[in-house]
Amino acid sequence: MKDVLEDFRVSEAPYWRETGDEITLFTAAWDARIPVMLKGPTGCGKTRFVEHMAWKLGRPLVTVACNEDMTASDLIGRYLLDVDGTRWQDGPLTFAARHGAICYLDEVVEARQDTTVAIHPLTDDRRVLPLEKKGELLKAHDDFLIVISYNPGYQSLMKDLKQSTKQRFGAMDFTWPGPDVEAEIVAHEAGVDADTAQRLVEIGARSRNLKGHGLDEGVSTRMLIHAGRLIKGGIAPKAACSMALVHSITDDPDMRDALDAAVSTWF
Ligand SMILES: Nc1ncnc2c1ncn2[C@@H]1O[C@H](COP(=O)(O)OP(=O)(O)OP(=O)(O)O)[C@@H](O)[C@H]1O
Repeated sequence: MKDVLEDFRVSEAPYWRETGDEITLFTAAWDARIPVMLKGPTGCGKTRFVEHMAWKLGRPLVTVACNEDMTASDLIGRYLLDVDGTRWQDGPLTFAARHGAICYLDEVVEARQDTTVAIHPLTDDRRVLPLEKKGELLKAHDDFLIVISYNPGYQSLMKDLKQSTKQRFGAMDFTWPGPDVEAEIVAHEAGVDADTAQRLVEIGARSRNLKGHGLDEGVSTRMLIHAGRLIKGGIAPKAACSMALVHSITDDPDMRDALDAAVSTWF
């Protein structure tokens, strides 16, 4: 019989450079089946970390990119009409709860609140999911765990998680790693030498100082890796930084000048 989880297994170890006690903490949360909230800016490694932990714990991973159009049915499931009549199709959350996967809801705050509330019964000691349309009360598999990601920087009063949602999770703060570690990550992921990686990281650090002074967010590790990959591909460092860092992060001419100056300092 086909393993229904086959497509969701993480077969090769996703590279993860440990930066603190995040692996120990996540493992303890997993052992206690405490849902986990990963907090941090875009591109700082939250998704990669979940992939790594799913691999390490030998659990399949079901990832859902949340958005404002997402309804509870998109997560839970719905009846579909086909040639044989109607047939129930589990949504990704139900699928993960039924079969025992880690369900990663990326940017959960983007989803409408009625959608977010759907995870409540799964994230307290009931560990159940009512499938009202189907008339089923699904008891979550012992190996099921919900992980959500959340970027506190983007939240407003209008768009934030309810306390009743937040308080169901253990939270882990993700931030930019120290410069040496970040350079190690950039060198590994982009395939550039240590010196180039270090320079890119310095530019990243400068940009992060501009956060709140014209930039909404500093350059992420992901962007530094993109710049590194362009350099690795033969693009001159300044042009690579211009494309991967400066032009993508801002349209403001003054901010672009400030970032270009940082690039010129290092390349
Ligand atoms: N500690 C780390 N070890 C290994 N790779 C890392 C680490 N931190 C960041 N990265 C790298 O940063 C890249 C971006 O991270 P990732 O896609 O996980 O970000 P994210 O925080 O999930 O962003 P978003 O919120 O936009 O989904 C990854 O592809 C990975 O290469």
